[in-house]
Amino acid sequence: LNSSFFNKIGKMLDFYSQFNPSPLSIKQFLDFGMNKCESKSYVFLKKELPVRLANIMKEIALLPDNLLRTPSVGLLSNWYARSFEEVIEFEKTDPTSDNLKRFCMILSHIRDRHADVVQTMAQGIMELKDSQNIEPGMETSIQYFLDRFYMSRISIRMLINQHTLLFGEGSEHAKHIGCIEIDCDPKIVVKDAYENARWLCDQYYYGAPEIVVKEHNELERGEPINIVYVPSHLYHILFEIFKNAMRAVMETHQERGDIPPIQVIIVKGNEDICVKVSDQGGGIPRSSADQLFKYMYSTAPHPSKSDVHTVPLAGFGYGLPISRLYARYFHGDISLMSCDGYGTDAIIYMKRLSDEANELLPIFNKTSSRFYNKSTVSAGDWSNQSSLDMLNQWKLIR
Ligand SMILES: O=S(=O)(c1ccc(O)cc1O)N1Cc2ccccc2C1
Repeated sequence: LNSSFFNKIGKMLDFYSQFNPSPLSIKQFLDFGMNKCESKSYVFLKKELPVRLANIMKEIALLPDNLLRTPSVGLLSNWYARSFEEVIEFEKTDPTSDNLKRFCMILSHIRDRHADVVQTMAQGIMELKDSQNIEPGMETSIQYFLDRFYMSRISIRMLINQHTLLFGEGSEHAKHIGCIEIDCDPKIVVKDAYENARWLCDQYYYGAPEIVVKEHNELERGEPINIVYVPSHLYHILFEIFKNAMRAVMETHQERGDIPPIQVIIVKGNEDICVKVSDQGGGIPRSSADQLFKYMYSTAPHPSKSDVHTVPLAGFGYGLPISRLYARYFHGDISLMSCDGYGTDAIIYMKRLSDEANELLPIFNKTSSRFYNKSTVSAGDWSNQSSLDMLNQWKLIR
Protein backbone atom coordinates (compact mmCIF):
# COMPACT_ATOMS: atom_id res chain seq x y z
CA LEU A 1 0.00 0.00 0.00
CA ASN A 2 2.13 2.90 -1.25
CA SER A 3 1.87 6.52 -0.23
CA SER A 4 -0.26 7.59 -3.20
CA PHE A 5 -2.88 5.06 -1.99
CA PHE A 6 -2.89 6.71 1.43
CA ASN A 7 -2.96 10.19 -0.13
CA LYS A 8 -6.04 9.31 -2.17
CA ILE A 9 -7.61 7.57 0.82
CA GLY A 10 -6.58 10.45 3.08
CA LYS A 11 -8.56 13.02 1.09
CA MET A 12 -11.63 10.75 1.03
CA LEU A 13 -11.23 10.08 4.76
CA ASP A 14 -11.22 13.83 5.44
CA PHE A 15 -14.30 14.23 3.26
CA TYR A 16 -16.42 11.42 4.73
CA SER A 17 -15.36 12.03 8.34
CA GLN A 18 -16.92 15.49 8.18
CA PHE A 19 -20.36 13.90 8.12
CA ASN A 20 -22.00 12.65 11.29
CA PRO A 21 -23.21 9.03 11.19
CA SER A 22 -27.03 8.83 10.85
CA PRO A 23 -28.50 6.70 13.69
CA LEU A 24 -31.41 4.45 12.68
CA SER A 25 -34.07 3.16 15.11
CA ILE A 26 -35.26 -0.45 15.18
CA LYS A 27 -38.57 0.94 13.87
CA GLN A 28 -36.80 2.49 10.87
CA PHE A 29 -34.99 -0.81 10.19
CA LEU A 30 -38.42 -2.53 10.39
CA ASP A 31 -40.33 -0.07 8.22
CA PHE A 32 -37.60 -0.16 5.59
CA GLY A 33 -37.45 -3.96 5.67
CA MET A 34 -41.25 -4.32 5.39
CA ASN A 35 -41.32 -2.78 1.90
CA LYS A 36 -37.68 -3.25 1.06
CA CYS A 37 -36.07 -1.59 -1.92
CA GLU A 38 -32.51 -2.69 -2.76
CA SER A 39 -31.53 0.45 -4.68
CA LYS A 40 -32.67 2.72 -1.80
CA SER A 41 -30.60 0.63 0.62
CA TYR A 42 -27.63 0.76 -1.79
CA VAL A 43 -27.85 4.55 -2.18
CA PHE A 44 -28.05 5.00 1.62
CA LEU A 45 -25.26 2.53 2.48
CA LYS A 46 -22.74 3.62 -0.15
CA LYS A 47 -22.67 6.95 1.71
CA GLU A 48 -23.38 5.85 5.31
CA LEU A 49 -20.82 3.02 5.46
CA PRO A 50 -17.90 5.26 4.36
CA VAL A 51 -19.13 7.90 6.86
CA ARG A 52 -19.08 5.39 9.73
CA LEU A 53 -15.79 3.85 8.60
CA ALA A 54 -14.12 7.26 8.17
CA ASN A 55 -15.36 8.51 11.56
CA ILE A 56 -13.76 5.62 13.41
CA MET A 57 -10.63 5.51 11.22
CA LYS A 58 -9.90 9.14 12.11
CA GLU A 59 -10.19 8.17 15.75
CA ILE A 60 -7.85 5.18 15.35
CA ALA A 61 -5.29 7.62 13.92
CA LEU A 62 -5.48 9.59 17.21
CA LEU A 63 -4.45 6.63 19.35
CA PRO A 64 -1.24 6.95 21.40
CA ASP A 65 1.71 6.10 19.16
CA ASN A 66 2.84 3.11 21.20
CA LEU A 67 -0.59 1.50 20.65
CA LEU A 68 -0.93 2.67 17.04
CA ARG A 69 2.46 1.15 16.25
CA THR A 70 1.68 -2.33 17.56
CA PRO A 71 1.55 -5.01 14.82
CA SER A 72 -2.08 -5.78 15.69
CA VAL A 73 -3.34 -2.21 15.34
CA GLY A 74 -1.36 -1.92 12.11
CA LEU A 75 -3.09 -5.03 10.76
CA LEU A 76 -6.60 -3.92 11.63
CA SER A 77 -5.99 -0.37 10.39
CA ASN A 78 -5.10 -1.97 7.08
CA TRP A 79 -8.37 -3.92 7.07
CA TYR A 80 -10.31 -0.68 7.64
CA ALA A 81 -8.39 1.16 4.92
CA ARG A 82 -9.03 -1.58 2.35
CA SER A 83 -12.71 -1.88 3.28
CA PHE A 84 -13.15 1.90 3.11
CA GLU A 85 -11.53 1.94 -0.33
CA GLU A 86 -13.71 -0.92 -1.59
CA VAL A 87 -16.93 0.82 -0.52
CA ILE A 88 -16.05 4.25 -1.96
CA GLU A 89 -15.56 2.57 -5.36
CA PHE A 90 -19.40 2.69 -5.50
CA GLU A 91 -19.57 6.41 -4.70
CA LYS A 92 -20.61 7.70 -8.13
CA THR A 93 -22.21 4.51 -9.46
CA ASP A 94 -25.89 3.84 -10.20
CA PRO A 95 -27.86 0.95 -8.69
CA THR A 96 -27.66 -1.30 -11.76
CA SER A 97 -28.35 -4.97 -11.10
CA ASP A 98 -24.63 -5.73 -11.60
CA ASN A 99 -23.60 -3.05 -9.11
CA LEU A 100 -26.25 -4.19 -6.61
CA LYS A 101 -24.96 -7.75 -6.80
CA ARG A 102 -21.32 -6.69 -6.54
CA PHE A 103 -22.17 -4.39 -3.60
CA CYS A 104 -23.74 -7.30 -1.70
CA MET A 105 -20.68 -9.46 -2.33
CA ILE A 106 -18.28 -6.68 -1.25
CA LEU A 107 -20.25 -6.20 1.99
CA SER A 108 -20.05 -9.92 2.81
CA HIS A 109 -16.35 -9.85 2.00
CA ILE A 110 -15.83 -6.86 4.34
CA ARG A 111 -17.77 -8.60 7.13
CA ASP A 112 -15.50 -11.64 6.80
CA ARG A 113 -12.32 -9.54 6.65
CA HIS A 114 -13.24 -7.88 9.97
CA ALA A 115 -14.29 -11.07 11.74
CA ASP A 116 -11.29 -11.04 14.12
CA VAL A 117 -11.13 -7.31 14.87
CA VAL A 118 -12.11 -7.69 18.55
CA GLN A 119 -9.37 -10.13 19.48
CA THR A 120 -6.84 -8.38 17.19
CA MET A 121 -7.41 -5.09 19.02
CA ALA A 122 -7.28 -6.92 22.37
CA GLN A 123 -3.94 -8.38 21.26
CA GLY A 124 -2.76 -4.83 20.55
CA ILE A 125 -3.69 -3.79 24.09
CA MET A 126 -1.78 -6.82 25.44
CA GLU A 127 1.26 -5.84 23.34
CA LEU A 128 0.99 -2.33 24.76
CA LYS A 129 0.72 -3.64 28.35
CA ASP A 130 3.68 -5.98 27.85
CA SER A 131 5.73 -3.04 26.55
CA GLN A 132 5.11 -1.53 30.00
CA ASN A 133 4.80 2.04 28.77
CA ILE A 134 1.28 2.78 29.96
CA GLU A 135 1.21 6.43 30.97
CA PRO A 136 -1.23 7.64 33.64
CA GLY A 137 -4.59 8.56 32.13
CA MET A 138 -3.91 6.33 29.13
CA GLU A 139 -6.24 3.66 30.56
CA THR A 140 -9.12 6.17 30.55
CA SER A 141 -8.55 7.18 26.96
CA ILE A 142 -8.15 3.57 25.85
CA GLN A 143 -11.42 2.71 27.66
CA TYR A 144 -13.10 5.69 25.92
CA PHE A 145 -11.69 4.66 22.53
CA LEU A 146 -12.53 0.95 22.76
CA ASP A 147 -16.15 1.63 23.78
CA ARG A 148 -16.48 3.83 20.69
CA PHE A 149 -14.44 1.55 18.42
CA TYR A 150 -16.43 -1.60 19.28
CA MET A 151 -19.77 0.28 19.17
CA SER A 152 -18.88 1.57 15.71
CA ARG A 153 -18.08 -1.99 14.64
CA ILE A 154 -21.41 -3.30 16.04
CA SER A 155 -23.26 -0.61 14.06
CA ILE A 156 -21.40 -1.25 10.76
CA ARG A 157 -22.03 -5.00 11.05
CA MET A 158 -25.73 -4.30 11.75
CA LEU A 159 -26.03 -2.28 8.50
CA ILE A 160 -24.13 -4.94 6.51
CA ASN A 161 -26.17 -7.81 8.00
CA GLN A 162 -29.50 -6.08 7.31
CA HIS A 163 -28.58 -5.41 3.67
CA THR A 164 -27.12 -8.88 2.93
CA LEU A 165 -30.00 -10.68 4.73
CA LEU A 166 -32.67 -8.62 2.96
CA PHE A 167 -31.09 -8.61 -0.52
CA GLY A 168 -28.37 -11.28 -0.56
CA GLU A 169 -28.67 -15.02 -1.05
CA GLY A 170 -30.41 -17.09 1.55
CA SER A 171 -33.98 -17.62 2.60
CA GLU A 172 -36.11 -15.26 4.64
CA HIS A 173 -37.06 -16.32 8.17
CA ALA A 174 -40.68 -16.02 9.25
CA LYS A 175 -41.28 -13.03 11.54
CA HIS A 176 -37.73 -11.76 10.95
CA ILE A 177 -36.73 -8.56 9.17
CA GLY A 178 -33.06 -9.14 8.53
CA CYS A 179 -31.59 -9.96 11.96
CA ILE A 180 -34.51 -8.29 13.79
CA GLU A 181 -37.23 -10.57 15.19
CA ILE A 182 -40.64 -8.91 15.27
CA ASP A 183 -41.97 -10.70 18.34
CA CYS A 184 -38.86 -11.98 20.07
CA ASP A 185 -39.70 -13.92 23.25
CA PRO A 186 -36.95 -13.09 25.79
CA LYS A 187 -37.78 -16.28 27.74
CA ILE A 188 -36.67 -18.39 24.77
CA VAL A 189 -33.37 -16.51 24.42
CA VAL A 190 -32.83 -16.88 28.18
CA LYS A 191 -33.35 -20.65 27.96
CA ASP A 192 -31.02 -20.91 24.92
CA ALA A 193 -28.21 -18.93 26.56
CA TYR A 194 -28.66 -20.79 29.86
CA GLU A 195 -28.50 -24.27 28.24
CA ASN A 196 -25.32 -23.41 26.31
CA ALA A 197 -23.61 -21.82 29.33
CA ARG A 198 -24.74 -24.77 31.47
CA TRP A 199 -23.11 -27.22 29.03
CA LEU A 200 -19.77 -25.43 29.43
CA CYS A 201 -20.23 -25.27 33.20
CA ASP A 202 -20.93 -29.01 33.39
CA GLN A 203 -17.77 -29.71 31.36
CA TYR A 204 -15.60 -27.69 33.72
CA TYR A 205 -17.20 -28.05 37.15
CA TYR A 206 -19.03 -31.39 36.72
CA GLY A 207 -22.21 -29.62 37.76
CA ALA A 208 -24.17 -26.42 37.22
CA PRO A 209 -26.81 -24.29 38.97
CA GLU A 210 -30.43 -24.78 37.98
CA ILE A 211 -32.46 -21.88 36.64
CA VAL A 212 -35.77 -20.42 37.78
CA VAL A 213 -37.44 -18.03 35.30
CA LYS A 214 -40.31 -15.70 36.21
CA GLU A 215 -42.18 -13.09 34.13
CA HIS A 216 -43.98 -9.96 35.22
CA ASN A 217 -45.94 -8.09 32.58
CA GLU A 218 -46.97 -4.84 34.27
CA LEU A 219 -48.45 -3.44 31.06
CA GLU A 220 -50.71 -6.33 29.97
CA ARG A 221 -51.15 -8.37 33.18
CA GLY A 222 -50.80 -12.11 32.57
CA GLU A 223 -49.94 -11.68 28.88
CA PRO A 224 -46.68 -13.17 27.51
CA ILE A 225 -43.82 -10.69 27.02
CA ASN A 226 -42.50 -10.03 23.49
CA ILE A 227 -40.01 -7.47 22.20
CA VAL A 228 -38.93 -6.23 18.78
CA TYR A 229 -35.20 -6.81 19.07
CA VAL A 230 -32.09 -8.48 17.61
CA PRO A 231 -32.11 -11.92 19.28
CA SER A 232 -28.39 -12.50 18.56
CA HIS A 233 -27.53 -9.34 20.55
CA LEU A 234 -29.68 -10.41 23.53
CA TYR A 235 -28.21 -13.93 23.32
CA HIS A 236 -24.62 -12.57 23.36
CA ILE A 237 -25.39 -10.56 26.51
CA LEU A 238 -27.21 -13.37 28.34
CA PHE A 239 -24.61 -16.04 27.44
CA GLU A 240 -21.89 -13.85 28.97
CA ILE A 241 -23.88 -13.12 32.11
CA PHE A 242 -24.81 -16.79 32.64
CA LYS A 243 -21.15 -17.82 32.28
CA ASN A 244 -20.12 -15.32 34.97
CA ALA A 245 -23.00 -16.28 37.26
CA MET A 246 -22.33 -20.02 36.94
CA ARG A 247 -18.60 -19.54 37.54
CA ALA A 248 -19.37 -17.47 40.63
CA VAL A 249 -21.85 -20.02 42.04
CA MET A 250 -19.65 -23.06 41.34
CA GLU A 251 -16.51 -21.45 42.75
CA THR A 252 -18.36 -20.35 45.87
CA HIS A 253 -20.24 -23.59 46.56
CA GLN A 254 -17.78 -26.48 46.53
CA GLU A 255 -20.28 -29.09 47.75
CA ARG A 256 -22.54 -30.31 44.97
CA GLY A 257 -25.54 -30.54 47.27
CA ASP A 258 -26.27 -26.92 48.06
CA ILE A 259 -25.85 -25.23 44.68
CA PRO A 260 -28.32 -22.31 44.71
CA PRO A 261 -30.28 -21.78 41.45
CA ILE A 262 -29.86 -18.75 39.21
CA GLN A 263 -33.05 -16.69 39.34
CA VAL A 264 -34.22 -14.79 36.27
CA ILE A 265 -37.13 -12.38 36.08
CA ILE A 266 -38.32 -10.78 32.83
CA VAL A 267 -40.31 -7.58 33.35
CA LYS A 268 -42.27 -5.50 30.85
CA GLY A 269 -42.79 -1.94 32.05
CA ASN A 270 -44.05 1.15 30.31
CA GLU A 271 -40.63 2.26 29.03
CA ASP A 272 -38.24 -0.68 29.60
CA ILE A 273 -38.18 -4.41 29.17
CA CYS A 274 -35.71 -5.81 31.73
CA VAL A 275 -34.10 -9.17 32.29
CA LYS A 276 -32.62 -9.52 35.78
CA VAL A 277 -30.23 -12.45 36.39
CA SER A 278 -29.60 -13.04 40.11
CA ASP A 279 -26.88 -15.37 41.37
CA GLN A 280 -25.78 -16.34 44.88
CA GLY A 281 -22.14 -16.56 43.85
CA GLY A 282 -20.74 -14.53 46.71
CA GLY A 283 -20.68 -11.21 44.86
CA ILE A 284 -17.77 -8.77 44.76
CA PRO A 285 -16.87 -5.77 46.92
CA ARG A 286 -17.78 -2.32 45.57
CA SER A 287 -14.06 -1.50 45.40
CA SER A 288 -13.61 -4.00 42.57
CA ALA A 289 -17.03 -3.68 40.92
CA ASP A 290 -15.98 -0.91 38.54
CA GLN A 291 -13.20 -3.10 37.15
CA LEU A 292 -15.72 -5.47 35.57
CA PHE A 293 -16.36 -3.24 32.56
CA LYS A 294 -12.70 -2.29 32.04
CA TYR A 295 -10.89 -3.51 28.92
CA MET A 296 -7.41 -2.93 30.29
CA TYR A 297 -8.26 -4.83 33.44
CA SER A 298 -9.85 -7.69 31.50
CA THR A 299 -6.78 -8.18 29.34
CA ALA A 300 -4.80 -9.47 32.30
CA PRO A 301 -3.10 -12.87 31.77
CA HIS A 302 -5.33 -15.84 32.54
CA PRO A 303 -5.99 -15.94 36.33
CA SER A 304 -4.37 -18.69 38.35
CA LYS A 305 -6.81 -20.90 40.27
CA SER A 306 -7.71 -18.54 43.11
CA ASP A 307 -9.49 -19.21 46.36
CA VAL A 308 -13.06 -17.93 46.38
CA HIS A 309 -12.36 -15.03 48.75
CA THR A 310 -10.14 -13.24 46.27
CA VAL A 311 -12.47 -13.12 43.31
CA PRO A 312 -10.48 -13.60 40.10
CA LEU A 313 -11.85 -10.49 38.40
CA ALA A 314 -9.22 -10.62 35.72
CA GLY A 315 -9.55 -13.18 32.98
CA PHE A 316 -13.15 -12.10 32.39
CA GLY A 317 -12.16 -11.18 28.85
CA TYR A 318 -14.03 -8.52 26.96
CA GLY A 319 -17.36 -10.25 27.48
CA LEU A 320 -18.96 -7.75 29.87
CA PRO A 321 -17.74 -4.49 28.29
CA ILE A 322 -18.87 -5.63 24.83
CA SER A 323 -22.16 -7.03 26.18
CA ARG A 324 -22.82 -3.59 27.67
CA LEU A 325 -22.19 -2.06 24.23
CA TYR A 326 -24.73 -4.43 22.65
CA ALA A 327 -27.27 -3.35 25.29
CA ARG A 328 -26.44 0.37 24.87
CA TYR A 329 -26.42 0.12 21.05
CA PHE A 330 -30.23 0.46 20.91
CA HIS A 331 -30.34 2.78 23.97
CA GLY A 332 -30.60 0.04 26.57
CA ASP A 333 -27.96 -0.75 29.23
CA ILE A 334 -26.57 -3.33 31.65
CA SER A 335 -26.02 -2.71 35.32
CA LEU A 336 -24.33 -5.04 37.80
CA MET A 337 -25.42 -4.71 41.43
CA SER A 338 -23.41 -6.89 43.78
CA CYS A 339 -23.80 -7.67 47.49
CA ASP A 340 -20.34 -8.67 48.69
CA GLY A 341 -20.64 -12.00 50.46
CA TYR A 342 -23.95 -12.98 48.87
CA GLY A 343 -24.26 -12.59 45.11
CA THR A 344 -24.79 -10.36 42.09
CA ASP A 345 -27.78 -9.10 40.10
CA ALA A 346 -27.15 -8.34 36.44
CA ILE A 347 -29.94 -6.25 34.95
CA ILE A 348 -30.31 -5.93 31.15
CA TYR A 349 -32.43 -2.95 30.08
CA MET A 350 -34.03 -2.71 26.62
CA LYS A 351 -36.36 -0.08 25.16
CA ARG A 352 -39.94 -1.39 24.93
CA LEU A 353 -40.82 0.85 21.97
CA SER A 354 -38.94 0.26 18.71
CA ASP A 355 -39.13 3.94 17.77
CA GLU A 356 -37.18 4.77 20.96
CA ALA A 357 -34.59 2.06 20.25
CA ASN A 358 -32.23 4.33 18.31
CA GLU A 359 -28.70 3.36 17.42
CA LEU A 360 -26.17 4.98 19.77
CA LEU A 361 -23.24 5.96 17.53
CA PRO A 362 -19.87 7.54 18.31
CA ILE A 363 -19.29 10.81 16.45
CA PHE A 364 -15.73 11.79 15.49
CA ASN A 365 -15.27 15.53 15.82
CA LYS A 366 -13.36 18.15 17.80
CA THR A 367 -15.07 16.94 20.99
CA SER A 368 -13.84 13.35 20.69
CA SER A 369 -10.41 14.37 19.43
CA ARG A 370 -10.19 16.78 22.38
CA PHE A 371 -10.52 13.70 24.58
CA TYR A 372 -7.31 12.33 23.07
CA ASN A 373 -5.49 15.65 23.08
CA LYS A 374 -6.88 18.98 24.09
CA SER A 375 -8.56 20.94 21.31
CA THR A 376 -11.73 23.05 21.24
CA VAL A 377 -15.08 21.63 22.36
CA SER A 378 -17.91 21.79 19.84
CA ALA A 379 -20.76 19.26 19.55
CA GLY A 380 -21.33 16.01 21.46
CA ASP A 381 -19.34 12.86 20.78
CA TRP A 382 -22.27 10.39 21.01
CA SER A 383 -25.40 10.56 18.86
CA ASN A 384 -27.75 10.97 21.83
CA GLN A 385 -26.32 13.89 23.70
CA SER A 386 -27.91 17.05 24.84
CA SER A 387 -25.21 19.67 25.10
CA LEU A 388 -25.53 19.80 28.91
CA ASP A 389 -24.67 16.22 29.73
CA MET A 390 -21.98 16.32 27.04
CA LEU A 391 -20.20 18.88 29.18
CA ASN A 392 -20.46 16.90 32.37
CA GLN A 393 -19.40 13.76 30.53
CA TRP A 394 -16.05 15.41 30.19
CA LYS A 395 -13.32 14.58 32.61
CA LEU A 396 -10.07 16.20 31.61
CA ILE A 397 -7.74 13.23 31.54
CA ARG A 398 -4.53 15.25 31.58
O1 LIG B 1 -18.13 -10.47 40.15
S1 LIG B 1 -19.20 -11.37 40.40
O2 LIG B 1 -20.01 -11.08 41.56
C1 LIG B 1 -20.21 -11.37 38.99
C2 LIG B 1 -19.92 -10.51 37.94
C3 LIG B 1 -20.73 -10.49 36.82
C4 LIG B 1 -21.82 -11.33 36.73
O3 LIG B 1 -22.59 -11.29 35.62
C5 LIG B 1 -22.12 -12.20 37.78
C6 LIG B 1 -21.29 -12.22 38.92
O4 LIG B 1 -21.54 -13.06 39.96
N1 LIG B 1 -18.59 -12.86 40.59
C7 LIG B 1 -17.70 -13.37 39.56
C8 LIG B 1 -16.99 -14.49 40.24
C9 LIG B 1 -16.08 -15.42 39.68
C10 LIG B 1 -15.51 -16.39 40.52
C11 LIG B 1 -15.85 -16.44 41.85
C12 LIG B 1 -16.77 -15.52 42.38
C13 LIG B 1 -17.32 -14.54 41.55
C14 LIG B 1 -18.32 -13.43 41.85
